[in-house]
Amino acid sequence: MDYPGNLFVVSAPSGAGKSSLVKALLELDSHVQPSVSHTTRAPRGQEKHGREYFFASEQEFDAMVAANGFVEWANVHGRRYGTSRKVIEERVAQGADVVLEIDFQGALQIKQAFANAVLVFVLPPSWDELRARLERRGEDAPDVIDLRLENAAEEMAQASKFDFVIINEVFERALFDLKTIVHAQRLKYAAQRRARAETFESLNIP
Ligand SMILES: Nc1ncnc2c1ncn2[C@@H]1O[C@H](COP(=O)(O)OP(=O)(O)OP(=O)(O)O)[C@@H](O)[C@H]1O
Ligand SMILES: Nc1nc2c(ncn2[C@@H]2O[C@H](COP(=O)(O)O)[C@@H](O)[C@H]2O)c(=O)[nH]1
Repeated sequence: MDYPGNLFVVSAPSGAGKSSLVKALLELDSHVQPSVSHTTRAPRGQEKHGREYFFASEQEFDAMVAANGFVEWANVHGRRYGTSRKVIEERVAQGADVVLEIDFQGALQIKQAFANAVLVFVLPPSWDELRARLERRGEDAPDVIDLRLENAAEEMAQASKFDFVIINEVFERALFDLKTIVHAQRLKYAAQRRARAETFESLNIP
């Protein structure tokens, strides 16, 4: 289905910097809205229910899956994460641009549901730097960091399935790349909608 709003999906191995990039994009561009996912993992640091995530019990998550309440969901690092179908459909139908920070499995499900969604994969500049960022962030226990790094190789192998790949070495440069992708998509769809309106008008189609 063709919606007036654009959907952007940003995926990356844990620690590559996707949350930092998306946060900076949201601060710069008031037309882009974040999507708040549901997860069965416990809150980390200063995270608040409804702000970073809707923290759900396994039973609550099961109930949403059973009610077809997720447009995508996946098991990531041993926990479940999902995006509310209702919220996403309502927002893009109202013309909002929405950015989803989700893993590659969810990204590929989103592309099935929204063919026009733009999938962006963020890579770290090196393996050593990925580990260093996770350690410097200091929010995950060493065994959690090891698990995330173990999964990172499989995740990075999926990058070729995405529309764009950004290497997050110099933060400002990666942010510029992300902003460019957002602007290019808006221009592309604005032009397509104008062209379609002109065709409809010339054919007298209401
Ligand atoms: N270009 C960069 N150079 C150096 N450090 C960076 C860069 N981008 C992000 N970081 C830092 O790396 C750490 C991980 O970044 P962030 O939390 O954004 O990663 P993430 O991909 O969202 O991870 P997760 O999936 O676990 O949430 C943070 O401490 C962040 O400040
Ligand atoms: N498929 C989905 N993946 C999601 C969603 N929300 C977050 N994520 C991904 O999970 C990992 C871990 O996140 P963390 O906050 O625990 O570090 C990361 O790759 C996220 O992108 C979602 O709704 N669906």
